[in-house]
Amino acid sequence: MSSFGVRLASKVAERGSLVVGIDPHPGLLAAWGLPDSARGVAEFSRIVVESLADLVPMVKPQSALYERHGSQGVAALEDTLSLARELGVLSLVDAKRGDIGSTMTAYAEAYLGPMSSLAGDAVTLSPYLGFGSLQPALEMAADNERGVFVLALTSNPEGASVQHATGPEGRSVAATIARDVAEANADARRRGELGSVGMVVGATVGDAVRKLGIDLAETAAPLLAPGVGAQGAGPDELRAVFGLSASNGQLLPTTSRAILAHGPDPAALRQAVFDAVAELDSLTD
Ligand SMILES: O=C(O)c1cc(=O)[nH]c(=O)n1[C@@H]1O[C@H](COP(=O)(O)O)[C@@H](O)[C@H]1O
Repeated sequence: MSSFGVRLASKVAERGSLVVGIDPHPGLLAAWGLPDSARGVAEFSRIVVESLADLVPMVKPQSALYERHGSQGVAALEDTLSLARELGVLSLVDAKRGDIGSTMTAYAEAYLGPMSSLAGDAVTLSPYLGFGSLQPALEMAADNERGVFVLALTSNPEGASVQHATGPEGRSVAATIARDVAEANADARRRGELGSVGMVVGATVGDAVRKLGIDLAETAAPLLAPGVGAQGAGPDELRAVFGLSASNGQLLPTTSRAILAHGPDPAALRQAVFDAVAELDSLTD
């Protein structure tokens, strides 16, 4: 195998950059004629993965929507990850974990450990206990050729109150996270590769990247951009956030409900992805 960043870059080169989130909300389960249960969530996820595994570089199951069904829901998440692996699509477990270092080690084992059934190819992490507290996860990811995506500028309007706040040295929290991500990816950057430590930068954050003086190219990070579709962002908003770097191979727009609303017919799900990709292609026009 090779590093997560290299594997991701090669999938993106083959299939484009749109990541589809698997968010089995109760309303979607009902619309698909499925029960709001672990069995419903498992069936929903199977249909999404089987329909899209050859079309998109990575799927992103939202852990909370499995956890709400207890241990059987978590088992459905494990089955989803194993099906994704079998069908050759990368998986990013959206669990947004973060804790003190000693506890982080346990989360790292759960989501990035070599033998863990809950480990996909990558996991989302929250750095708000301090970026350094994520170190056990960064190490576990590197040891197992897996990746992490660290929240920096989230797509929700409440995020700015923490992420734009300025520390004593005059740098914003988000810019400090970007600096730490750049340091973690320094070796990959020197090799001219995409790093395995990704960053989440919402498609809805407007001019925050520029305003906070963040150099996204410098981070060498894959940039997960949620907020596309149901949260209102499209190509114009992505262009406003990422500018020309939109086409430099780092950007991974991600959308969940806007695609999932077209299920459960596999052909309709695939068409929704084709349509979303065509719309996003206007970014590079
Ligand atoms: O890490 C994420 O994926 C994430 C970060 C963020 O800043 N905003 C955000 O919406 N997300 C996740 O992305 C998905 C967005 O879903 P839709 O709004 O349906 O496209 C949800 O699973 C969110 O939890």
